[in-house]
Amino acid sequence: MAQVIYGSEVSKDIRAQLSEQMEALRGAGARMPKLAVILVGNNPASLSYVTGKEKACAQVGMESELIRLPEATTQDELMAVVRRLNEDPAVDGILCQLPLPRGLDSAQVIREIRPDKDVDGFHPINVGKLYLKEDGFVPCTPLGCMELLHRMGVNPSGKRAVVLGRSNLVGAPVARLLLNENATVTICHSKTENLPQVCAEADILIAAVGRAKMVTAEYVKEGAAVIDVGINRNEQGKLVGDVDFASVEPKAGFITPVPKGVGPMTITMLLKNTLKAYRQHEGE
Ligand SMILES: NC(=O)C1=CN([C@@H]2O[C@H](COP(=O)(O)OP(=O)(O)OC[C@H]3O[C@@H](n4cnc5c(N)ncnc54)[C@H](OP(=O)(O)O)[C@@H]3O)[C@@H](O)[C@H]2O)C=CC1
Ligand SMILES: Nc1nc(=O)c2c([nH]1)NC[C@@H]1CN(c3ccc(C(=O)N[C@@H](CCC(=O)O)C(=O)O)cc3)C=[N+]21
Repeated sequence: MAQVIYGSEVSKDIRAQLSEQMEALRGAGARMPKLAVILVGNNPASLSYVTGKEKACAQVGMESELIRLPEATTQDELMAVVRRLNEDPAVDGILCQLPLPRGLDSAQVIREIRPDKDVDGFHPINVGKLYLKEDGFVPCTPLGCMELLHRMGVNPSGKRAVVLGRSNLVGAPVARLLLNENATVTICHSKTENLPQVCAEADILIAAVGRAKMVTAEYVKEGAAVIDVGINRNEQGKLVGDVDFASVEPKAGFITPVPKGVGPMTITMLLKNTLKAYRQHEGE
């Protein structure tokens, strides 16, 4: 049976450390780190994620501001909000919740966010830095996956890693992080042939496809570390991952659940990135 690694528990540890650092800043009378979150429209899933981010900030004592804009916001209006936050010295991190309503161009918005405030790590400058192994902001979900691997005691160096999914938000950056840590990385996607066989070669399997319970025991090598990034809702409205937990748990060495797996880690890494932005802004 696999050891189940809870991102919710790992998050508690890291958030406790962050709380201490916030207390130290507050005690010293310093300016506090601040995250600004932009939410356009009324997508219920987006609203619930954004609420989670705000709660996490409050929990560790970080400042946050939610900027809610109507569904009918124009590109120009959204860009103006980003520019205002770029210029606001009280704001360390800016995140524009994705996906945006139809008609809005997310790539253009991401490019407008100052790279030193891009705590999502989506700006081309930060994407480039990741690929050049330069210090920059790394996307939160991939960072969370790496932290979970470390907590499993799995060192990627020399291991076979398979990433299911190649999106700019998750699959591509997590594959690059694994490569940067010397794994031998294969990236799979909708055109991959013999997908179960390819996945079954992995010592480390990251599932980021968005297909409920797609990864069954057949995809998993005995003893592998399996990280489930997927967030899907089943017919009953329950959250389910990309991994068929019941089928995979007996075969894997380590596995992360959904919920309480990668999701909470994503938010924790956002807090860490915001503190990093703050320290850079303060010249520390
Ligand atoms: N826990 C968290 O914090 C987060 C969770 N998520 C979740 O992670 C999942 C992935 O998100 P995201 O990367 O944004 O999704 P995208 O839809 O952008 O990307 C999905 C990827 O999976 C590939 N894919 C789709 N279907 C198949 C298939 N049948 N076989 C093989 N590959 C397939 C796609 O291939 P192709 O490129 O060929 O189309 C694509 O590369 C979603 O469930 C999302 O909700 C996302 C962000 C954060
Ligand atoms: N600019 C931007 N940055 C993001 O980081 C971003 C985004 N847009 N758009 C959507 C995805 C998705 N995402 C999640 C965050 C937390 C949980 C999370 O905390 N999930 C809990 C459950 C929450 C619940 O019960 O609904 C869990 O898995 O245990 C999930 C998913 C961040 N994303």
